Amino acid sequence: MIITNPFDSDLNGDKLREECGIFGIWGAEGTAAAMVALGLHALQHRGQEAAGITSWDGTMFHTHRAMGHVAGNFDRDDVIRALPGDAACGHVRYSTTGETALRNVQPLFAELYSGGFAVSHNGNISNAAKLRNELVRRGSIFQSTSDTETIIHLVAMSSYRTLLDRFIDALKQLEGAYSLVCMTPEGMLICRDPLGIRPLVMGRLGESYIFASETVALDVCGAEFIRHIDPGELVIVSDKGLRSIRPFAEVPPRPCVFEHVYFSRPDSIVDGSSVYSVRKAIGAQLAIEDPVEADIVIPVPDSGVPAAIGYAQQSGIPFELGIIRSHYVGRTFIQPGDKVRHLGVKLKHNANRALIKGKRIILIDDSIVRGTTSVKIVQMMRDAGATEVHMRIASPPTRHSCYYGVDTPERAKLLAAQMTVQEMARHIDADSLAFVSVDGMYKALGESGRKESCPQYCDACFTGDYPTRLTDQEDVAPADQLSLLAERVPA
Ligand SMILES: O=P(O)(O)OC[C@H]1O[C@H](OP(=O)(O)OP(=O)(O)O)[C@H](O)[C@@H]1O
Ligand SMILES: NC(=O)CC[C@H](N)C(=O)O
Ligand code: SF4
Ligand SMILES: [Mg+2]
Repeated sequence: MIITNPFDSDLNGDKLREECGIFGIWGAEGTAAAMVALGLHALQHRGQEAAGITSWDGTMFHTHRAMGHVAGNFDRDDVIRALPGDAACGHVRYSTTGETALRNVQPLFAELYSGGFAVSHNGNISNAAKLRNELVRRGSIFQSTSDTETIIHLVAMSSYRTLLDRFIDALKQLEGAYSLVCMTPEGMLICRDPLGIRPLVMGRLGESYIFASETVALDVCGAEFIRHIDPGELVIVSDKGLRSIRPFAEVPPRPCVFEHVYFSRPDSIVDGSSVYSVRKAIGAQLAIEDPVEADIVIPVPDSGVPAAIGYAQQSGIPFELGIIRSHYVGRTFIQPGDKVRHLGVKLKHNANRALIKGKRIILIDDSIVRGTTSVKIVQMMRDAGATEVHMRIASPPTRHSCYYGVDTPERAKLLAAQMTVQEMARHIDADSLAFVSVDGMYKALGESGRKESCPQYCDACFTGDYPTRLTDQEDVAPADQLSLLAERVPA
């Protein structure tokens, strides 16, 4: 099994990559797979490696999984017609454990003693390697290298009698992050880990219930947003209706703060906050914390835009589109190989020269990971005639890797883990560089600051304060790790 970075060689990536998106619908009167395809399309930004849908027609499960995007794989009538039924779940993947290959594409499915079991998972199980080793020793035969498959085996091996108890028994052995939509003949099981690290929401469309990573997936289906699934909540939907239980001891939640900074779409509501408003508020906070005299504020598209609007409004400095993003270029990080990746960055952004010449500019981006984007953009601004280039970042410095479902480069490749802010400014050739403070980010989220004794969010990639044990990083014997590494498939 390949475990999350920092052991990943990250052959073609230089970003905080996306995570995954999940979607499930129950009671859709024959249109379930089509609705899932729509929902996954709206969640495409969360994972572009692969997509899959499993439907349940009341007698049989049907699955189609493919590498690549939702459009191109699930926009054909014959594909959707081959996924009949009133219930279906789906997944868009960006791998964090297990290589990018069809066998790891979700939903994962198995025939258990209780019948079929399909699972869509967003997050990363931080003790998956340990659990897997134990399961394999007891005779489990794994079909994939994904952490998600451990959930299926734990359900299969549980000695509890009912499927629900087996499922809860499995969940209680997991550490890390998991938002899950599982489909069984008895109904759909939807749950969020006790810390609520990854998001999950519930909506309604007529008589059907919908569950999705983000509210944008409800919007695209014309569904009504009901509420988010609470951290530690398990919802069971069947023909008997909907029921909610809390199988875990209650702990203070720690949802991922990076969902607000970068991952989620700005038109989503995550745990009660508008992502767009939070990003704007972070930008305004940056302007308060790190003002600088300049002529214009320029966002680094796409994700820097709301924070730049906030910075401009707070500072009174005009907001201008000084960088134009081509919409015909895929995301930078999926371009294979170094040469093509660098070309990709140039193809993606271009300077609006007529605007920039002779101006003192403030560039706003949401994050610096390896610094690839910042180095190129600052150079591009200077080439276009900017007289001063100041960079402001709408998150604190990213100094640690994520083990909860986001594929980060290893620590050694995180610019902020290697350099001071001043050294980073020199590295990217900016006249000044500043990041929002950790407390400032919390203020933008409506808090008075970070509660050091009991932080309100997971912010480990900024603070190194991981909210769970990192069992696989700490406990896996070196021999096991060597064999795990040997399994790696080059990108
Ligand atoms: O320091 P780096 O390693 O270059 O990574 C940071 C950049 O990567 C992300 O943008 P990305 O181009 O992935 O996507 P976006 O268009 O959604 O902003 C992020 O918004 C930063 O711009
Ligand atoms: N990014 C994610 O949420 C990935 C889910 C799961 N860990 C996988 O690698 O398939
Ligand atoms: S480490 Fe960072 S990206 Fe990962 S869950 Fe925590 S806040 Fe989110
Ligand atoms: Mg960006």
